[in-house]
Amino acid sequence: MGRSEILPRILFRMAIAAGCNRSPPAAEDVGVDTVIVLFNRDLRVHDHPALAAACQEARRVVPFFVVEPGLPSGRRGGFLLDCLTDLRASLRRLGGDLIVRQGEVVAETVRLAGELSADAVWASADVSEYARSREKRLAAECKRIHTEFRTFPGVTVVPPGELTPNGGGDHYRVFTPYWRVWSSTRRRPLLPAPARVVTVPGLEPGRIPSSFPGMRIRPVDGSQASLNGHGGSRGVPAGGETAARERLETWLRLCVADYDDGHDDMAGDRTSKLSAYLRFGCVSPLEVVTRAEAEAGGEPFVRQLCWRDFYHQVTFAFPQINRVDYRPRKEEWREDKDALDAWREGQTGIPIVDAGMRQLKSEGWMHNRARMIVASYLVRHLRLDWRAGVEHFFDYLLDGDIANNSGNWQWVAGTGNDTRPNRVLNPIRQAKRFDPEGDYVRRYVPELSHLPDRAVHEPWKLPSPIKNYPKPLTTPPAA
Ligand SMILES: Cc1cc2nc3c(=O)[nH]c(=O)nc-3n(C[C@H](O)[C@H](O)[C@H](O)COP(=O)(O)OP(=O)(O)OC[C@H]3O[C@@H](n4cnc5c(N)ncnc54)[C@H](O)[C@@H]3O)c2cc1C
Repeated sequence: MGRSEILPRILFRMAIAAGCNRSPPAAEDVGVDTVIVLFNRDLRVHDHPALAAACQEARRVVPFFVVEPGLPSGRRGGFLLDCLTDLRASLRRLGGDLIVRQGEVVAETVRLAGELSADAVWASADVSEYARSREKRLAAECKRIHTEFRTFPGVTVVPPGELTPNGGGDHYRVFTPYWRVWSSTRRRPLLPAPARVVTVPGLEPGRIPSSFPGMRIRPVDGSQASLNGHGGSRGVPAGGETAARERLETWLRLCVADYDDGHDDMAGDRTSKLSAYLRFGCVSPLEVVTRAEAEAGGEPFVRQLCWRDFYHQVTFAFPQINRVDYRPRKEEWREDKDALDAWREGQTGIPIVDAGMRQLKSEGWMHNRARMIVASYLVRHLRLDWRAGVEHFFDYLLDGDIANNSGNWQWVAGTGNDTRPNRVLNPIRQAKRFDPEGDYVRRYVPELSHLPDRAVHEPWKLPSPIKNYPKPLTTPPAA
């Protein structure tokens, strides 16, 4: 290989390594024969550091996904299937394919590496306890068969663990100082989709299943769903990078400038709805941030994406975040199955809470303000354990992810990263402030759809009870 070919490769690898957990390679080990790129929560071809590096450095690249028994069922499963189908189509357009096998990730990857005598397995680093134990097992198994295993950035904007507080500690515990440092940190460059994916010829691609066990039918064909503020949020969106990129384009062109004023307007539904795409990595968070920063008024939106990075770095440092109090709590939680069921079903008798819980069930998504209100109601008013909330959200949210879900639940429960851990949200006051006309409640609680604005948030004040709508489960707080 001539000097003129080696130099750009080295520069490219240095750029990748800027966010990677390995130092740049020496010139003599540039260039490998076969690299398996193991996909997981990074289902895209644009700005995918592991895929980009493999296409740059390897003679043959084998994009790979393992359908595991524990993969999300329900709507999240349907969304994932869309993502895989779309990723396969993109890779095929680039000359490659997505090889899909069923089984356990580590065993199947090692098996494929053995079959192909692959030089390396490359993947995007993730943060959850399960993902990290899988990375560890993969590293050990790859070592055993003399195959390199390496992780790359790509799941967050700034790799977790990269920013640490001046005063010591392995992660930031408070958001604002993290945001300050995060905003001014130099980032790796954005990477285009590879021009070509040259793969191993004749490999059996494997079938993308048509459903996962326990998968529920989606109520509305997501391809019809339009961007919020431009037709409402009903229906489940189509998964995949193509849909994600369309949504991002529309969002940046039409809506981001309005985000600061509109993001808490529950009925107006004026947030990006990018969360499920970010959850599955259909779009790179670095690309979303970089492009939003270039738009007038983009900063408040970028700040929310920093919250995502924040909880990912907390999870990286505290991987048991979905099970264990981050900040230990002394009091016991109550146990009350009936109250928990009423909360889950949107039958608490507090309209704003019921509206949020019913939106979750019908759409697989809930407005952020509603998430805060229903979570606060569960832990502060019903005094039930936040873990029950995490579990229910995780079952239904398309964007359900361990770091964001558990981090936010613990924040609301006062066991997490809130600097005011005793904060209680009054659901009635919140409702009047963020759904002043009651449209959000009327949309999701049809029993109340006939009520005028002033009554919809406090139906118990009406002279006669509402047919088919429960009395409040707890004494409603004064507005
Ligand atoms: C109790 C509770 C549970 C939550 N569970 C999840 C979850 O499982 N998955 C998830 O992605 N978000 C979760 N969130 C955060 C937030 O509600 C969603 O990210 C947001 O509503 C998604 O809609 P959007 O894409 O339109 O957001 P936008 O307002 O458009 O924000 C853009 C992106 O920023 C990120 N973001 C925004 N707010 C937060 C936040 N508070 N914490 C972390 N990241 C944020 C998301 O990736 C989001 O897609 C939770 C919040 C609460 C209060």
